[in-house]
Amino acid sequence: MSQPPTLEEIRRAPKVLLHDHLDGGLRPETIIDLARETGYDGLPTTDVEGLRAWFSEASNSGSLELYLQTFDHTVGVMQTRDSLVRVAAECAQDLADDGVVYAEVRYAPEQHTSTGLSLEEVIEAVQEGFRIGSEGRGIRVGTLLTAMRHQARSMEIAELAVRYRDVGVVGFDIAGAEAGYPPTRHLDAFEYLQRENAHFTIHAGEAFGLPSIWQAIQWCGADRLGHGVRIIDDITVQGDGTAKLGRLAAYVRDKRIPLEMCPTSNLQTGAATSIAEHPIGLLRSLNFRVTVNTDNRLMSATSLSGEFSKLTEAFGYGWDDMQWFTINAMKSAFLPFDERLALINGVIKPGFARLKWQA
Ligand SMILES: O=c1[nH]cnc2c1ncn2[C@H]1C[C@H](O)[C@@H](CO)O1
Ligand SMILES: [Zn+2]
Repeated sequence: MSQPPTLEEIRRAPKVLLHDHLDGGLRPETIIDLARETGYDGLPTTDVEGLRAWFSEASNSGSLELYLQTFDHTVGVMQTRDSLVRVAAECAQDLADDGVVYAEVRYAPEQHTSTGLSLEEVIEAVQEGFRIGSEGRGIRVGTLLTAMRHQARSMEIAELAVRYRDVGVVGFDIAGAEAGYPPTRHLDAFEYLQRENAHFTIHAGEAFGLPSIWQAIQWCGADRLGHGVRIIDDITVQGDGTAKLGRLAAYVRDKRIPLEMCPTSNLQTGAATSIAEHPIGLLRSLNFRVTVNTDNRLMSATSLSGEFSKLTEAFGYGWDDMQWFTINAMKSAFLPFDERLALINGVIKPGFARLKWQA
């Protein structure tokens, strides 16, 4: 049997990332530069390594609500056109350097208007950054516009997702604290998106359980689930090792609803206890449409290769598993079908074939 792939080898694999927050992936040195340039004086430290460590430690709180407080600092330095262009460009570069060939990156435009930018100016700045950072690097970046679930701007953001859909915005999402803010609070936005034949994912089943997943799918019509780990609450593993699926889990699997799983992030917010015990192992073995994601590379001190490497270690995954997760992700992307197929057949399969041949 061949050796399990190393982190360096995993970095060379053509990977697909569906769940990554723009404001959760800044380089610490960039945060410090931007704080200086824009006059943001709230940073806990201006030492690069100190700041890197601060983010990952502060995010290990075991609670989504506390985890989300760390975003005050990243959002705090992303309030000008130049800073948004820079952060988006560096995001595309960092993902390309990690071997990501297709990414969907999300952020909430409404959080970037505190010094006077309009929502349109925010969106156009981020698109410009993705264009600059992707050029010539073998990566394509699609944007998801997020609305914050505790706010009441989802309809406005959904309309912008539709307005900008031919210029790089591929879908919509809601994020933020889950408990107390059910997806149905934003039903009008989801119904509007469905009438417009637009795509959306919903953060659900991370800090709240099955009712949140059920609403996201059966009331709101989500195409994908952000995290969705708590679907495990509807699966019983019996004494003989076989799994019995409840009606909702069966529906999610039967309909091939993609789960955007983010293992390290789940440990930090308390949604899972360890990588080895993470529901992704069971869900993968039961052939749910599982994908592997980063969520917030800065807060989790990770990369997509890093997440795959941890899973390889915990579950003994090899190239075939990694290719399976990657093709799942590409099939689930909010790109037109022919473009997804072209990436699968022209980039992903040949890339993995090369790596397997070398192994
Ligand atoms: O894992 C998450 N769950 C819910 N909300 C999240 C998560 N990661 C980031 N966010 C929030 C904080 C960001 O400011 C916002 C938009 O990217 O989305
Ligand atoms: Zn997220």
